[in-house]
Amino acid sequence: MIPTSFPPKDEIARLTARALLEVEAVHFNSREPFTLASGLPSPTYIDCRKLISFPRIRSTLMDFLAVTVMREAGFEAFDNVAGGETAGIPFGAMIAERLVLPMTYVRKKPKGYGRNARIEGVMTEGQRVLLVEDMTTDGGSKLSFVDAIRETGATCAHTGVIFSYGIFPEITKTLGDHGVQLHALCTWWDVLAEAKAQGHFDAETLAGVQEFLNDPRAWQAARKG
Ligand SMILES: O=P(O)(O)OC[C@H]1O[C@H](OP(=O)(O)OP(=O)(O)O)[C@H](O)[C@@H]1O
Ligand SMILES: O=C(O)c1cc(=O)[nH]c(=O)[nH]1
Repeated sequence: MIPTSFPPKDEIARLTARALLEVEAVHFNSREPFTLASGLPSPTYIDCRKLISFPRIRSTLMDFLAVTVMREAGFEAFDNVAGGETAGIPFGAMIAERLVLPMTYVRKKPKGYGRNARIEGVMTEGQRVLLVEDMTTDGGSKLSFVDAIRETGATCAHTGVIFSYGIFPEITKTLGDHGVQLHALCTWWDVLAEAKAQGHFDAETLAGVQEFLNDPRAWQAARKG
């Protein structure tokens, strides 16, 4: 079913943040930082992959993402939905189902044997493709996925994610210069506000995370090996 009636963007953000906290997808550790896809350290890590194991939550968030993409990009803006390997694939499938569109997925790298493909499923020249991923930090992975989609002759001007870090202002330019618009349900600011409202995490942990969120590049520069 295509969802039609949904809360405003700020309430979607609050409920998504709440769901991420409820499934314990939110990890904070300033003492032993996580390494991200970019290779950079971070005291925060969000594991949206966990959402697939919670049917009520995943269904609600996929309805939210479908309606957000339709509100922001248009109701008839796409011909194909591509999930990004690996975390984006299940969410891509669920969004394709909601938008009643063909589904494909994009590999991070060519398979290396067989057809040596990066795109799996049927994607044809001129199709307008929505790239679906679980989340984005600084957008680096999105550029590669979009390039692989465009190599088929299809277009890709939009990517939809559940979560965006929301602390790297350059992401808008990085994706914008690449002709891609980001659609996200919530950011770290929404999660932090909800974590505080619900009393998740101790004050020291929250203070450490706040320091990173206020100036992530300085935080990373101070900890680069
Ligand atoms: O580069 P960004 O656009 O900021 O997004 C960060 C990427 O990191 C995660 O993937 P990861 O490399 O961990 O692979 P996985 O999906 O196979 O787990 C996530 O699924 C994004 O693709
Ligand atoms: O940038 C990443 O690699 C990344 C960050 C994060 O918080 N969660 C995730 O799955 N990947």
